[in-house]
Amino acid sequence: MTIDIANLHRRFADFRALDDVSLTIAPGEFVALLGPSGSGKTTLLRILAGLDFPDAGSVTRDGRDLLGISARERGVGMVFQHYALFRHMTVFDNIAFGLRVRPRAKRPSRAEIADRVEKLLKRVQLEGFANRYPAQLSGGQRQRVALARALATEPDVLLLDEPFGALDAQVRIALRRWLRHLHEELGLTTVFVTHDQEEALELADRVVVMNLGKIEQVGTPDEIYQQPATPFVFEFIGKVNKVPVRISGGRVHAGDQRFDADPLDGVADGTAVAYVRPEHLALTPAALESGWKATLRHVYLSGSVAHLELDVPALGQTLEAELGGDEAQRRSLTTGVTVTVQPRHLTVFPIDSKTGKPDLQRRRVVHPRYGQAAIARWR
Ligand SMILES: Nc1ncnc2c1ncn2[C@@H]1O[C@H](COP(=O)(O)OP(=O)(O)OP(=O)(O)O)[C@@H](O)[C@H]1O
Repeated sequence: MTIDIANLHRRFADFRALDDVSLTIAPGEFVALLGPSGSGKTTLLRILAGLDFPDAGSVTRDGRDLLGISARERGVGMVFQHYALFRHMTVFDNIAFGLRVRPRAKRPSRAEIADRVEKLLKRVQLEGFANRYPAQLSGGQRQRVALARALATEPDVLLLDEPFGALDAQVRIALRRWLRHLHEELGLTTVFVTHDQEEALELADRVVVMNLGKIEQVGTPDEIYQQPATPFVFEFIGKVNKVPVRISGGRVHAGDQRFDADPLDGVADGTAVAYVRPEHLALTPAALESGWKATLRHVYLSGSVAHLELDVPALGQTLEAELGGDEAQRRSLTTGVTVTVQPRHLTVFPIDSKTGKPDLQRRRVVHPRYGQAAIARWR
């Protein structure tokens, strides 16, 4: 059961909530839609659910048009952050609701409904809660009831819009692991909206990063983190240093440094923007010739990782580096120490001289080559 989303456009007055969005979701996949507020995630989910309609584009399921099918007939289950349960109904009645409102011919018998609700309560680990009212449940329990209610009609697609958004961090982490197991156990196709990158990277098979109504990148969590395709993805996911550079004669010029770097073939001379993750900056207390000179302005430990804030006069900016806490201690990397900083690799986006914007097509991951002497001393 493949869902094909092709060239979706959705406008609200002058605002483009979805701008030519295309995506294919494979059967059994867990897909996270990740992006900042207003990027179009919920609009896309609502269109999949049949609660909203695009101005242009198509959504098909195994080749059949889905947009012409009513929300009820689509075989999808939905859970929203604020999709309140019916307050005046017990947990049992909330879960049974979707089955009881079916037309008579399709409605299961009372005994069958009772049996299904019992099984669902067991599945969401709320046996014994059938007669409680929503007000008598914790936030996490309520969302599990909402999930059971969504599953009652046996959907094969589950659509979740920040279902754990209102819960505290501990409950959130426990529930998302539980959800991932449930997804696997039931063989569902799940589309999950979140603006929490950790949640998306932990849960999903594939992450769809959205910005301003467009898809910036689709990839596995590893691809999204390790190989961001655009400056937006770099800046939105994880921590990153952004350094303005110049490319000239196949070399990268950054501050007082000039790196010989491969591969810069096909990249014309001009300005560019380079990104490097904190963990990809190599530091040494020695004064090496190649590498930026920096002063350690601040060091703090978070768990086993040391975060280092470096003043780099040649760049006129600070850089953030990361390394193991033990290693930072062993190398006496404390506040005030001067160090040499060498990026292990940089992702470079040349600036298009006509538009003044980063050219995504000419993105290069470059590996600076340092002199042998420098490398030997650094080791
Ligand atoms: N019914 C509507 N009328 C007018 N504008 C709307 C409507 N629904 C959504 N929008 C606008 O479309 C844009 C995308 O909204 P959407 O809810 O899809 O974003 P989102 O990425 O889910 O954001 P959030 O994380 O804040 O929920 C927003 O700027 C929003 O204000």
